Amino acid sequence: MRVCVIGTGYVGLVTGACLAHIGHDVICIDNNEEKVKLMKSGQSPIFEPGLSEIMQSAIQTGKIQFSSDLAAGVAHGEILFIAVGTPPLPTGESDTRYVEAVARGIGANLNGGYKVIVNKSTVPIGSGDWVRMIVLDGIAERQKTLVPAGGIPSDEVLPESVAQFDVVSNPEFLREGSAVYDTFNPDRIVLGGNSQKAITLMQELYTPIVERKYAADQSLPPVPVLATDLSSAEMIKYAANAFLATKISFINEVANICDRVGADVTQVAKGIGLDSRIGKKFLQAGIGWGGSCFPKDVAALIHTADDYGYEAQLMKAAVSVNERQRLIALEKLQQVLKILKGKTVGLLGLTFKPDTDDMRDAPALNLIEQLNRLGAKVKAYDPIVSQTGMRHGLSGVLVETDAERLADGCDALVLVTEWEQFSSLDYAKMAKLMLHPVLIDGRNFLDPETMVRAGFQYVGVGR
Ligand SMILES: NC(=O)c1ccc[n+]([C@@H]2O[C@H](COP(=O)([O-])OP(=O)(O)OC[C@H]3O[C@@H](n4cnc5c(N)ncnc54)[C@H](O)[C@@H]3O)[C@@H](O)[C@H]2O)c1
Ligand SMILES: O=c1ccn([C@@H]2O[C@H](COP(=O)(O)OP(=O)(O)O[C@H]3O[C@H](CO)[C@@H](O)[C@H](O)[C@H]3O)[C@@H](O)[C@H]2O)c(=O)[nH]1
Repeated sequence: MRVCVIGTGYVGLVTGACLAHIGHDVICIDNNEEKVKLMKSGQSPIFEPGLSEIMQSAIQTGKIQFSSDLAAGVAHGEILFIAVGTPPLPTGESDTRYVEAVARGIGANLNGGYKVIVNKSTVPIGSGDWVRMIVLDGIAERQKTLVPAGGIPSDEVLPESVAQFDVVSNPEFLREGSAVYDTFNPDRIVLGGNSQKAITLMQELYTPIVERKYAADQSLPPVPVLATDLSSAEMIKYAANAFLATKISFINEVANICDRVGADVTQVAKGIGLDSRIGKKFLQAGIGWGGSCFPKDVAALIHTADDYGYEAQLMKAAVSVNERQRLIALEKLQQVLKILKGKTVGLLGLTFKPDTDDMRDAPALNLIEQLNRLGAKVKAYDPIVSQTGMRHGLSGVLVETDAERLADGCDALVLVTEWEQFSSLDYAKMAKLMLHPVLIDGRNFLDPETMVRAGFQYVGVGR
């Protein structure tokens, strides 16, 4: 099928590349010319395991193209994905201006022939109908420009088929760091809409994924496809993220109680996670949830509830537990080192989770800011950020090129991100290079006994 994906960030580029990989003819559109240039040369503007490989093979087979020309994209695609950002406004509300610009642009460029316009971006509930309206506005604006003053009626200028489209909500559940894997191995596909024709085309698009042709385990039963109305599909996305974020806040709260009573949250998580009603995933206690999705999506749902006169108390509590949790490492540093002024703290990891280069709303940012405020010097080593340099606009932190340089002269280390390579560093050597061999394990990632043997004073979260 002919697909156009508008917005080539973590979601759009992965979606476009994966759809091309399974045989569709894809054009990816972005208004950032630099990105388009980079992608045309076969390079991915983001770090995501496996992405460059499938991008490059799709370029070679001619299944994927990149462009900044929206008109060309709209002309090409029978299915048009909107995958631009919906960042948070200071009020917590979702900023939908990029979605609006794209929807208007689609309307202005529709050229006849039925199209399915798919909201892949995470958008406020009700956005499906709103996008339809904006697309129609775009068509109307174009029509106005085509009608000569006092001339023929507009519907004679643009053929009626131009306005033949349906809007579908197809929320995305991929995780950064495993986005390609998640796209080929989804737990479910949600399709919201009120046009059976559009839903059927979307089912056709996803058939190879539904049939697990590209899955790690091809013997699994087909991926469940849930067809809903537009609003329910939009709500599913927010509810899923709010639930997962609340689950993490719950275990973090349990961890804080464990700290006080002398229990070990990693054992507690195992013990409750074995109950199939609870499940073992997303029970990793630590320095809180961050990233480009959980904080903004939970805030947006709270805001929506507020708009309807409902106070989402549980979600607000999940946020407030998280705000405190994101500074738990600071609390622990103060307990051990007492005064932080003049001390040097080394951060192992900066990104909000491993296997990504994304620093959006990363807990490390709060930590750096607060350590600086208290007069501590902050250094960091991150396998990706240390390679890509300071392009993230980080300030108040010296980024080192390896873990041993990081340890050199530090009063304490904080493990912020559980990068796999941090499990096999030469900790004994690192401890010797430090002024005080203190290690705050913000992700309960390392084995406490091994760390003590390496010469560290080890402090976990709730263990
Ligand atoms: N990042 C994730 O893991 C994830 C997962 C699920 C859902 N989502 C949702 O998907 C959406 C996209 O998220 P993301 O992280 O990929 O965003 P991103 O910021 O990484 O990428 C957005 C891209 O859209 C481009 N863009 C903006 N305006 C444009 C326009 N008018 N025309 C063409 N391109 C334009 C930007 O240049 C950028 O490349 C958001 O709504 C987000 O909430 C994200
Ligand atoms: O047990 C856990 C699991 C995660 N986290 C933290 O939670 C945040 C989010 O992690 P994760 O969900 O793995 O990454 P994201 O890429 O943000 O993915 C989430 O957000 C995406 C954007 O909406 C959704 O598509 C995904 O389904 C959803 O998992 C990170 O800071 C993690 O460190 C924990 O602290 N403990």
